[in-house]
Amino acid sequence: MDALSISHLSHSYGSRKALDDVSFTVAPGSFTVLLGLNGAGKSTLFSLVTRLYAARNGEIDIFGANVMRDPGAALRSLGVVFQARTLDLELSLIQNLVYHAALHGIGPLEARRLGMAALARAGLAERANDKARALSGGQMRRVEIARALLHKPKLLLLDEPTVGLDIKARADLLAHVRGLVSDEGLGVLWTTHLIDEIEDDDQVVILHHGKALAAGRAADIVAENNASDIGAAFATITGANSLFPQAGRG
Ligand SMILES: Nc1ncnc2c1ncn2[C@@H]1O[C@H](COP(=O)(O)OP(=O)(O)OP(=O)(O)O)[C@@H](O)[C@H]1O
Repeated sequence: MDALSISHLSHSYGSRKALDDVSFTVAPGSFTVLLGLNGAGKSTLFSLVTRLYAARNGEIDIFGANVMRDPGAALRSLGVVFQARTLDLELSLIQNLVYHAALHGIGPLEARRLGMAALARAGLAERANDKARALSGGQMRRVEIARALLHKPKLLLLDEPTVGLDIKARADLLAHVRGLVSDEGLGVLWTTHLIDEIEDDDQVVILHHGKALAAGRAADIVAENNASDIGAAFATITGANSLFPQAGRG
């Protein structure tokens, strides 16, 4: 069973089509990259998967549960880290986690236990009582990931998680999330416009102007397009000639 299955998904804002008949899957325990330039439709896709918007055209299933027809079961298996920062900066790390757990109906003692375990996994156990404000950008992202994993979902979505981080923090965050995939079997959908975040064995979905133009193992996409690397393959597939491995917003 797929961790995430997107089938013939379309979405329009008025007359502007943001997603056009998009289909792809994320396998359990896989690191899948959703690669697209700004405006490709990545955030719209996230909004549909998380039910911020209702999907009227197409199907979204999370571990076999349909997001529209069985949202409780579908969303239980899902953790999400949105692009915008969402920690309460005036609360401590553990308070941020405990309050979030309460929203999921987890009692305070269990929430504290889960929260401390999550912080330990993020390498931030000794910072538990520091205010979120005191953290670096990369550390804040790790706390947001820890929070998104509190209810033990098997699929984690991250919307451009490295935006605004420096090169070292980007690499550390990527390594942390890859570790969750290899050590804990988490399925991850990682969106980015930065090709240097992609490794040969990653699954890649290329989203461009609302269309999924290619999907498969990165190295296979490169070979199929007689390209030198995934950036060149992206240029061939999309006809876009500028995709630079730059930090921050492109
Ligand atoms: N609320 C909205 N109303 C109208 N148009 C929108 C809205 N949100 C997004 N769009 C348009 O839909 C298209 C896809 O946008 P979307 O934000 O999903 O792309 P993205 O790949 O996430 O880009 P970014 O990384 O810049 O957020 C764009 O053309 C965008 O201008």
